[in-house]
Amino acid sequence: MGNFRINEKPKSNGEAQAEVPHVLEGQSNFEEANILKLNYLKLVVKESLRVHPPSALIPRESREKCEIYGCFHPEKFQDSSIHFKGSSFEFIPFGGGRRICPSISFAPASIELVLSQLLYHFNWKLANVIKPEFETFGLSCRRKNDSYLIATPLKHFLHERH
Ligand code: HEM
Repeated sequence: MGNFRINEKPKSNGEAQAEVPHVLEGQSNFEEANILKLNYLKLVVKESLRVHPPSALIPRESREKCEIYGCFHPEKFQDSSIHFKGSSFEFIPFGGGRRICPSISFAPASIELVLSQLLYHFNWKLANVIKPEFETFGLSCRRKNDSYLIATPLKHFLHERH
């Protein structure tokens, strides 16, 4: 993980949300060209795939609590050559080689599309019920405990509905 920027202070949680209307410049237009400009959101998706790879294949569990290069620190991917296309072997959420996931382009694009719309239309906060983060193992890894979030619609969302 040599070229990760690990000493940089994480930006605020609202960074990914703030970026969306800025990139859309007042239009609620989620075209591919706009999604491509959501740089911070892409870092968040990468970091989520690092912390919670949905397809862990061979399950492993650490015996002790530990923190590897920060718990949630999307900036580590900024200006880093590490990518998930299968040749950065320390980060292969989609696998690599001949059997690499055929959805390697489709899956991140769909995550970015959905996530950017959720951030554009709602403010999000965690409900008070915070359970420890554990995962189940299987064909895909899911949360063991549900995550409770409170979504507050933003003004333009309510306006567009009426
Ligand atoms: C974030 C979402 C996803 C992740 C992280 C992911 C990850 C993976 C991984 C790690 C593998 C094994 C690759 C290897 O053996 O080297 C795989 C295989 C595969 N994935 Fe995905 N996947 C995702 C979404 C999808 C979606 C949406 C589809 C279908 C629409 C899909 C279809 C497949 C198929 C068919 C294979 C088997 C490929 C083969 O063995 O030749 N994946 N995926």
